[in-house]
Amino acid sequence: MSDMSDTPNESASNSCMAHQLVDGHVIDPQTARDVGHFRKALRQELYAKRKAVPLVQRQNTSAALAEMLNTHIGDPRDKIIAAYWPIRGEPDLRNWMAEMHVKGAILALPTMPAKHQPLEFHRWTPESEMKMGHFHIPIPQVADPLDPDLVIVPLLGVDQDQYRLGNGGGYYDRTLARRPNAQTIGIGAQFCQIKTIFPQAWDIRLNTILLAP
Ligand SMILES: Nc1nc2c(c(=O)[nH]1)N(C=O)[C@@H](CNc1ccc(C(=O)N[C@@H](CCC(=O)O)C(=O)O)cc1)CN2
Ligand SMILES: Nc1ncnc2c1ncn2[C@@H]1O[C@H](COP(=O)(O)OP(=O)(O)OP(=O)(O)O)[C@@H](O)[C@H]1O
Repeated sequence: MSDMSDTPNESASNSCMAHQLVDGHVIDPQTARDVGHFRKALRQELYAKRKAVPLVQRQNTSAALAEMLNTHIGDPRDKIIAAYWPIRGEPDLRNWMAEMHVKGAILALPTMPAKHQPLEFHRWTPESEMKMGHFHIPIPQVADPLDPDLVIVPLLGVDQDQYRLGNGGGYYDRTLARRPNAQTIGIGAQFCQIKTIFPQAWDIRLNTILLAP
């Protein structure tokens, strides 16, 4: 049947379909549903753990990660580094981003051009005017897309094989699938460690994981 061709279909709306396609990967819909439920429960646990961390400890985590990133990255001059604007108790790298800017790095922040589409990365400097983006995440007011050498990814969870659990939109996976040359660094705290996310075909492993002690 022509409407059962290999058009990407995330909702598997046709009841005859024994599979669905996610970004060209054949996925068993029942497995995708089970994994979705499992991850949802895991996210709630991890959000609760993160919320329970006192502010001072969170600040220590951010400072420790800044040091670890400096050691890992070395000379940042002319490197295009994508970081993020912290939400929901994620480590706050904004001071570190400003320091990187002074040291000659080119910084970028993720933006969401549309729902269920890959992220873009736009230039940020400490002087950048910001505006509110989707999910109430601030983004640079002026659009200036960049192709990052390094992408720093906030971890909600991370498993033993360096697969990340995020906020559940699949945005980083979609994005990194299209940027195979970007080096990826997942950052978080020790309590982010989980055994497995039951990785699926769409999940992208991170190159490096840095966890604050
Ligand atoms: N600081 C920061 N910025 C970021 C990300 C991030 O993880 N951290 N992103 C990384 O992707 C993008 C935003 N991604 C998001 C994805 C989902 C939800 C969210 O609220 N999701 C729903 C549940 C979705 C579901 O389970 O189907 C929710 O929590 O209610 C928020 C942000 C871009 N910017
Ligand atoms: N490359 C992709 N193309 C299309 N859909 C995708 C892709 N990657 C993930 N998804 C879909 O996004 C949904 C959430 O994926 P997942 O559980 O991996 O989110 P996450 O990595 O925790 O989220 P985020 O990256 O936004 O923080 C799943 O339904 C998945 O099928």
